[in-house]
Amino acid sequence: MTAVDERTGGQRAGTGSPLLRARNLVQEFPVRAAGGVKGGVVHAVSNVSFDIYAGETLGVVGETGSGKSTLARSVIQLPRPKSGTVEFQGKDLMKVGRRELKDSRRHMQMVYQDPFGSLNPRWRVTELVEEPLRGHGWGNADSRKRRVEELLDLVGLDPSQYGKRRPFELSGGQCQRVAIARAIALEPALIVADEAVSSLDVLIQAQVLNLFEKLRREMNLSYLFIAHDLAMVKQVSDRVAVMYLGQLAEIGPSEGIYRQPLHPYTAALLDSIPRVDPVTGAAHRPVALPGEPPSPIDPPSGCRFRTRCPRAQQKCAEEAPQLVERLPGHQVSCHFPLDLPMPTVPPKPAAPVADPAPTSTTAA
Ligand SMILES: Nc1ncnc2c1ncn2[C@@H]1O[C@H](COP(=O)(O)OP(=O)(O)OP(=O)(O)O)[C@@H](O)[C@H]1O
Repeated sequence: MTAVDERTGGQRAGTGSPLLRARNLVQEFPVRAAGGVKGGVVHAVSNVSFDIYAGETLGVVGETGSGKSTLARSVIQLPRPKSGTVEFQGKDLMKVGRRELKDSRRHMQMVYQDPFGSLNPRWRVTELVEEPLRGHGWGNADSRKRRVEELLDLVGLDPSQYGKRRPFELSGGQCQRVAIARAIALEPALIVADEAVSSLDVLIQAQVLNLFEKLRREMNLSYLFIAHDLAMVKQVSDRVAVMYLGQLAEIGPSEGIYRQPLHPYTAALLDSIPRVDPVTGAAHRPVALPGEPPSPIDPPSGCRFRTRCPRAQQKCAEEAPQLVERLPGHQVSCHFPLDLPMPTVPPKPAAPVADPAPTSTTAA
């Protein structure tokens, strides 16, 4: 067991430097109480660190409100996080000016859940796909036309059939393909996919996931892939980060996280979905996660999961656990992780015994 290495993130036996290196990211939102009285702060992302290597997919899972989208948006600086560092292609995005940030954004693109909402309804498909190229002064009109056709082919949309259509003349899956064509137009190194396939039906989901995989192979793309669907995240990710109430509970190789979760929260998340036991092959009956997540305005002291954790002890209320590596490349933030025996509640101290009355030993 070793403490997380601040230089490497200690998260993967990766070669070379990571494409993206996020350290101690914090994002908070002020909230106003009713009547304009001073409110609190939503601790949406608290001290999150991770790396992503070229050609790698990092999946992010967690319940609603655990901070997945805020983390994704912090990475692409929309808006800039409150503190921390985001090094992308060796450049600290927290320090660069607007022009340099725009330049870096060419190489990191976001694909959102709602493909209709992300496309201008008045534009035709060819205009939509050309727009990022024009915005970054890419080529001339002729070369852009050729590039648009190439991109539409790449995402499986026949330019002659779909090029002139507007978003409302496309299905959800076709719209998402247009959004992906826009995202890859400038040959980015990283795609941040925030629930990018969640609104699509299962068959189309599979097609879009295959497209992501094809682009990963052909363009060596990396993904930060966010989804509620744990089985899907397992399928597409090399590594998985599990978020709870704005923090990383666990991060590690996808296979290891699902086969041997170390954090009680990850285990509870996995228990809450129907699945087949990887060891025995037996069907598992889902068990709902106990309780509700506490408010991110006033998270519990110590370990944020302790109020719902079956293994919680006094230490969990008093001391925030650190992310530590317990298996190769597999880190967990828990005082009593699942690879240790169930902690036993320490016996209550016995009632104080009154000092025995001094006995007089007067000599006879
Ligand atoms: N602009 C904002 N202002 C105030 N609070 C916000 C804002 N954006 C997010 N939050 C809060 O931050 C917390 C994290 O939200 P976030 O959307 O990142 O979670 P999530 O894990 O992506 O949830 P979901 O799976 O439902 O999309 C939530 O409590 C949310 O209400």
